Amino acid sequence: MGVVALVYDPNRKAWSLDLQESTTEPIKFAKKGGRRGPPNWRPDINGNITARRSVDAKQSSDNSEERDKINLAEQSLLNKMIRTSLVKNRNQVEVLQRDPNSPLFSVKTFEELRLKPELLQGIYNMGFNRPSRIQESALPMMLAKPPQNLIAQSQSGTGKTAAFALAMLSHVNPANKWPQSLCLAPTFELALQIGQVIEQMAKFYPDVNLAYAVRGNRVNRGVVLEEHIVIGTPGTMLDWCTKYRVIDPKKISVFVLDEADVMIATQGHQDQSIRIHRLLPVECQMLLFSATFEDSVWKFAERVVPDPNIIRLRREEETLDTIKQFYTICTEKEEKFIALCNLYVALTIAQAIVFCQTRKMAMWLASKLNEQGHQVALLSGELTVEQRAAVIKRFRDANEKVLVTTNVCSRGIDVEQVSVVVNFDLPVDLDGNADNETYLHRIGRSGRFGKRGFAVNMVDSDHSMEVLRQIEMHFNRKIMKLDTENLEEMERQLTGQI
Ligand SMILES: Nc1ncnc2c1ncn2[C@@H]1O[C@H](COP(=O)(O)OP(=O)(O)OP(=O)(O)O)[C@@H](O)[C@H]1O
Repeated sequence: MGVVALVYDPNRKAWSLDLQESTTEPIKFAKKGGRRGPPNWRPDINGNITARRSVDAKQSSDNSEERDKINLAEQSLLNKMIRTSLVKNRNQVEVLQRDPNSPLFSVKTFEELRLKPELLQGIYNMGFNRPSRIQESALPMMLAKPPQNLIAQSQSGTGKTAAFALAMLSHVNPANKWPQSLCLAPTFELALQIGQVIEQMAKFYPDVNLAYAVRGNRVNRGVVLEEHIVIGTPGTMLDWCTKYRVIDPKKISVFVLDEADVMIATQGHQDQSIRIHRLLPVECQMLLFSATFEDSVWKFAERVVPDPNIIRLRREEETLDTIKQFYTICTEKEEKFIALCNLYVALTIAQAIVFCQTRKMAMWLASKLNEQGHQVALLSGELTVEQRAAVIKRFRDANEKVLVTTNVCSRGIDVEQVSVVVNFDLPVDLDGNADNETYLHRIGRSGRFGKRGFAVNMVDSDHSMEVLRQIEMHFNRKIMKLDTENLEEMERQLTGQI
């Protein structure tokens, strides 16, 4: 299907929205009997439905001077859309059992879980050969009898969704034609992504049906749903349980709360989730997932998950150890642009990401580079999540060697070929001080998996020199001045000549 993407028109010297070949998987709703697709969504001619625009183009273009704000739910959706496999993580899983005396089970194969053959077939059909790190420990707990409660922390892409999808599917009894498992997600689009995983996993288990409790999906008041699994957002799910009474909460045996950190960042979601939780029977299995666990998330988790087992898979630490850092002095953006053009050979030996502070700057830079005949990709906040996913996919496939962006993608995209990161603007917080965390996220991706990476910082004022010094002090790493000699060394290293 087609998606709209930002492309540069050299004749008009402008970026415009254009229809391109889609490179992302569209969200599909199975037409199998009983599966309740989201409402009011007009599928395209192929029957595909894509997530809606979250930002209005006009509104966002007015904000181009602003920094791009990172929206957690959008970031999470983007991660899901661009992910095609598990992320690499060498950290060990930490398990804290509710009963420390009970034996700790972990599995190395899906067979050990004694799953229904239809589900095992579904898993293999998805290309999963063996459980992921977190699944090794989480699945035996989730599938245990009697059921155990679980709080799990791990970063995106480690296999959480697949794990709880399997738990929900394993626990339903298809002969009972009423909802038995509920799953709450922070947004409409995230709920649909989860549904897609369940649909895929249940491909050979057609007796199990799925409903989406999302805005606008109409139900008949008082007529209990026949679907076994309901996925939705907290507000609609609460309405379906209380106002419309199409779900009998007392008959729910598994309750999943996904992305708790994103959930509590959304006004009203925490309260609605707690109200749903109160309606459930005490023996209902509670499973809660979150990528981060600051105090507020932890307090919320403790309220909804009594007597939990806890599993943590630590995020792989980002490090500057394998990255050579440089700076170059320029007085204004035009000079920075010239410096960037001088660096261009080095940038395109592998792949490079160039970070700007505002959308306007990113757009200006990408246009200037295009005018010079350099084909670059532009990724910034005015794009919809699908468009961003398409841009990242093209960059990953090396259709473009240079990606110009704002902070919208400083986390999340793993492009192994990226070996140079350029800070066209140094990252600063709202007070103008060095934003060390963002610096690490930006630069940390150029030296991944032990590979050597390079970072080039463009310093354009006394203030940005001061910011650079703050960064140096914070990480206790020298940032060297880039001169032609360094540039040659950089090119030699990038081409593997030394
Ligand atoms: N055991 C497995 N073997 C191979 N691939 C897997 C396995 N489990 C999950 N995957 C795949 O890895 C990717 C990430 O899995 P999943 O979506 O379950 O992770 P997640 O932690 O929920 O991340 P996110 O929140 O971003 O979706 C998906 O493409 C999924 O199909």
